[in-house]
Amino acid sequence: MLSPRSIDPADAHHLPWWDTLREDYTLAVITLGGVVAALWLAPFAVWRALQGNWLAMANDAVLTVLLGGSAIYAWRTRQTRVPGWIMAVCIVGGIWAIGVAAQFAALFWAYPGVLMMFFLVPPWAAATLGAAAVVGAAALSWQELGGTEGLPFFVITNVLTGVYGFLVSQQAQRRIGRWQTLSLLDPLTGVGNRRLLEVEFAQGFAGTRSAGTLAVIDLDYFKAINDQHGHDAGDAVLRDVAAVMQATVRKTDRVYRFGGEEFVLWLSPADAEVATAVLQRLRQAVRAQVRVGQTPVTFSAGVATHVPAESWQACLARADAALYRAKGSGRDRVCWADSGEPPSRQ
Ligand SMILES: Nc1nc2c(ncn2[C@@H]2O[C@H](COP(=O)(O)OP(=O)(O)OP(=O)(O)O)[C@@H](O)[C@H]2O)c(=O)[nH]1
Repeated sequence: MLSPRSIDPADAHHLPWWDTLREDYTLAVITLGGVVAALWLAPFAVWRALQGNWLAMANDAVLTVLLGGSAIYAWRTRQTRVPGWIMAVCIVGGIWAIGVAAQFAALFWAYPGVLMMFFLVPPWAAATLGAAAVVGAAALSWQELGGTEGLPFFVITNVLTGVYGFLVSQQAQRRIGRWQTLSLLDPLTGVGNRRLLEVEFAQGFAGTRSAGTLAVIDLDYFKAINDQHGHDAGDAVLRDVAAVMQATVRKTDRVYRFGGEEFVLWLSPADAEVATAVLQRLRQAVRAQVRVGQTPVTFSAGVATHVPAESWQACLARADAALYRAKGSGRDRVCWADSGEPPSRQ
């Protein structure tokens, strides 16, 4: 029936690097910072050392290490929050340092710096740090800027760059959020899909909040419903069953459509007595509320209490074996894993 397969929740680890960059714009910007550090700042640090300009050399070397280190950390862990902040602060520090060391160059670096901020840190922080970078660059490169004559142009063009960065980053974030939500929900029933189950179980079972009961629920004779009443009627049954499930369980419980006419229920935390009562209630509710013609819809279920340190795949396999027994012994019933009966209270 079920064929559990393991999945890494950080799926991005398995994507080719160019796809990872396309999926995660913050990682892409951090990578860009790392590339700038390696190809631009590091050679500059060497050049400054050859000139004997130790202060500028130290500055470039520190920036190289911070930017390059952030990029390496982000790639290794796929965590971009802390590297994003480090990079954003480095951009401000770098622009100020350039202003001190090379004056006019700070004016040019302000533009990519302001733009990148909005892809690295929240908008309020990007605006604040961007303003700090622009003020620093203007003050330190006052002559090259053209003084009060050039200042309004410098400020306005940087504000436009920042607004552009804000709009694009917000749009990207919203699209990614919407896409992630859609990819984790079953479009027919609106409950979580198999992928969401895999991600949530992989996370939840690794933590301490793994006490609970897992039920695999499979509608009875569903093929006959499709064959006799049509595929649309079958779809309506699936939608109704999912709705009854969601209405029957508590908010802390989880309902997933694992595939076809199979659902998985995670009752957390629930001892065998509570789980038995919930499944009994669910059986009655589905029987009473979901019908095709005059015939009530029924389901069979296999249930397993999660034992400490057990993987979710193993727990699911035990519940699935119990479901197999429930089907074999006549359907429209709940079978517990291992003994077939709910485990007694310890
Ligand atoms: N309408 C509809 N049918 C689906 C969907 N997904 C799978 N099915 C059908 O579900 C049926 C499952 O059939 P079986 O695996 O034989 O299960 P069953 O008829 O319920 O038999 P038992 O589980 O042994 O009681 C197949 O006919 C699939 O085509 C779906 O999204 N919508």
